Amino acid sequence: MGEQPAFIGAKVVEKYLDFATLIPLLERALIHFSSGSEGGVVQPIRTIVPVAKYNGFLGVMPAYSKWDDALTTKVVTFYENKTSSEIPSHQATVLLFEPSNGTLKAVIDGKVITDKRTAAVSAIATKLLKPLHTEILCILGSGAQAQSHYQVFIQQFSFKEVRVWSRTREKAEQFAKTVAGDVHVCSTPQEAVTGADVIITVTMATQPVLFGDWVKPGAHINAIGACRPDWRELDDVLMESCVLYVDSKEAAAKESGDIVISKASIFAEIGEVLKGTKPAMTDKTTVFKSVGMAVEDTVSAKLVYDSWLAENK
Ligand SMILES: NC(=O)C1=CN([C@@H]2O[C@H](COP(=O)(O)OP(=O)(O)OC[C@H]3O[C@@H](n4cnc5c(N)ncnc54)[C@H](O)[C@@H]3O)[C@@H](O)[C@H]2O)C=CC1
Ligand SMILES: O=C(O)C1=NCCCC1
Repeated sequence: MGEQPAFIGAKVVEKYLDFATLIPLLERALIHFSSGSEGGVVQPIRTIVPVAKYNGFLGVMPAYSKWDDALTTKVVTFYENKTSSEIPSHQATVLLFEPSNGTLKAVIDGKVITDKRTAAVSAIATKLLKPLHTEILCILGSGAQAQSHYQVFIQQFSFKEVRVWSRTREKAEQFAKTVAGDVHVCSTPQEAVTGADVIITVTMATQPVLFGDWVKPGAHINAIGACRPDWRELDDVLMESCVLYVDSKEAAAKESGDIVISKASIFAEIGEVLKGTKPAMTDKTTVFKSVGMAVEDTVSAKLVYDSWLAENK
């Protein structure tokens, strides 16, 4: 028998996954992903198993990155209308394998990885696509992704005002209390969005919560939810009038109702903008539609494992 795999829990992942280290690794992974076979990323479309009886889904997200020589699969569950506030709506585990022989090296908490890598990729997109002058940041939603997005956006940008809206005012107020800086709690999504330069939608909505008529021309939107073909966060007006960027063209066109239902055409992958093969249209209203990619988990898990190994040899 070989060695047992390492078990790396959420606290340890939190310790090693700092945004400053993670962002350049993710930028490189996005470029590799958008470089076809040359980039050496093998990432099939994820498998999603609906658990209809409980309004839940199980997703399996494998990827290999030749550049990083890292092989992982994430198993993620996400449940609508969760029954207990103690249990997060999204839970995940990342399995890290030795690519040369297939041995399982580590079982890593995937919740912190999912929260942080998603927010870090939104920050990457925002750096590329935001208008020249940005004063107001607006967050629609107040859950786990709202928290991680707030953390990285406050670290990477400087906004004069941050606004939050959530379905229940109490949750928005709770969010405002738990984060480090000043956050203005809004009573309606329209109030939160009006005049905002950067907007983040991080909800479990299945119908639009953000309407094009409310959006300041030239604003940049990171649309993180609506990861099912019949779920939406953004309305047709916005989808039809924006310049649309995605993480993966193939996955976004198949998985997100924001694209499937509106039939909006995709302008570019964010990796293509990073490579310089597609422009960043910063003078236009831009949407970054994120569905989440397995290779983002691969590079994050490798960073955690390598850091852990260096301290536990
Ligand atoms: N693009 C990506 O890579 C990833 C996307 N996601 C997606 O991001 C979204 C947020 O995820 P978490 O923050 O982890 O979830 P969460 O459960 O922690 O927070 C969800 C938020 O959405 C709100 N919400 C729920 N139903 C709503 C509705 N009908 N209308 C308006 N607001 C509603 C809740 O009040 C809460 O503020 C989800 O859609 C999730 O699937 C999550 C992980 C990765
Ligand atoms: O990329 C991910 O991880 C997820 N994306 C959409 C919702 C489930 C988790």
